Amino acid sequence: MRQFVFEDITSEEVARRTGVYTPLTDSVRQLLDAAIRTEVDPDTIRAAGELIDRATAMLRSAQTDGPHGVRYTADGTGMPWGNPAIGIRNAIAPPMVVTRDGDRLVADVVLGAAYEGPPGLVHGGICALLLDHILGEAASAMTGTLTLRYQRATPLGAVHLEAEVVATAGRKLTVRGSMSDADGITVTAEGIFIAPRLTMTERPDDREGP
Ligand SMILES: CCCCC/C=C\C/C=C\C/C=C\C/C=C\CCCC(=O)SCCNC(=O)CCNC(=O)[C@H](O)C(C)(C)COP(=O)(O)OP(=O)(O)OC[C@H]1O[C@@H](n2cnc3c(N)ncnc32)[C@H](O)[C@@H]1OP(=O)(O)O
Repeated sequence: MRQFVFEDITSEEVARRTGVYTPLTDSVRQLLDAAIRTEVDPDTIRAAGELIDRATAMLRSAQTDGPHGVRYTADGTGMPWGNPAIGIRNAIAPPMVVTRDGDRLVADVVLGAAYEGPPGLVHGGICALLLDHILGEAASAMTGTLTLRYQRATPLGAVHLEAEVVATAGRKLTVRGSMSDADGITVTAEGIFIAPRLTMTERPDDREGP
């Protein structure tokens, strides 16, 4: 497994970078939604595509070779910014903002057109992604086995997620969670998560190759 990457920056620098990247990712999210829903004529679509390609070239003029990586600062602040569930630099991520409520982790997310599976409904894989992530974060461990029960279709719109560790046996944690809409639970999840033998934060020089 590639290691978590230590980055020696202050919390002020993390906040500054967050302020720089968040609006960009929000713009890309708007772009995703607009690309799905636009009804403009083909010439306008082509012109918009050219503008987007120019913006992409601007961004690519300096970029990392591989993925963003999961970076951590000295005070333990995480920067999983490329993560497809919570990453503030990943427009695929809603993003899900996870907070702690007692023993549980919770999140409220609005899922729009980019997450549609059956008509008007959330794609089952998106439910799995978000549940896998929040259960994984509750355990701070790797997903071993994840079981989902889709009890009722989840309409696009506002959803609530929860996750809680219910049992621990050595490195093995059992986590339960759910996704719900305003009318109640739509998906329940139970997973066995395995804490890695090594979870130390590594310095960049110690980073393993792919
Ligand atoms: C380090 C991860 C931290 C995650 C924190 C999450 C969020 C934090 C916020 C920021 C984001 C940062 C990064 C994380 C991002 C997303 C997290 C979401 C979760 C994921 O997206 S994560 C990717 C998908 N996930 C995989 O890609 C796993 C591939 N796989 C393996 O990496 C190994 O396969 C592993 C590690 C699972 C086990 O390997 P191992 O060698 O450590 O285990 P070992 O054989 O020693 O078994 C020890 C005991 O676990 C039992 N056991 C073993 N395997 C099992 C299984 N599959 N199911 C049920 N039980 C299992 C045995 O039966 C034994 O049990 P017993 O002791 O009772 O006999």
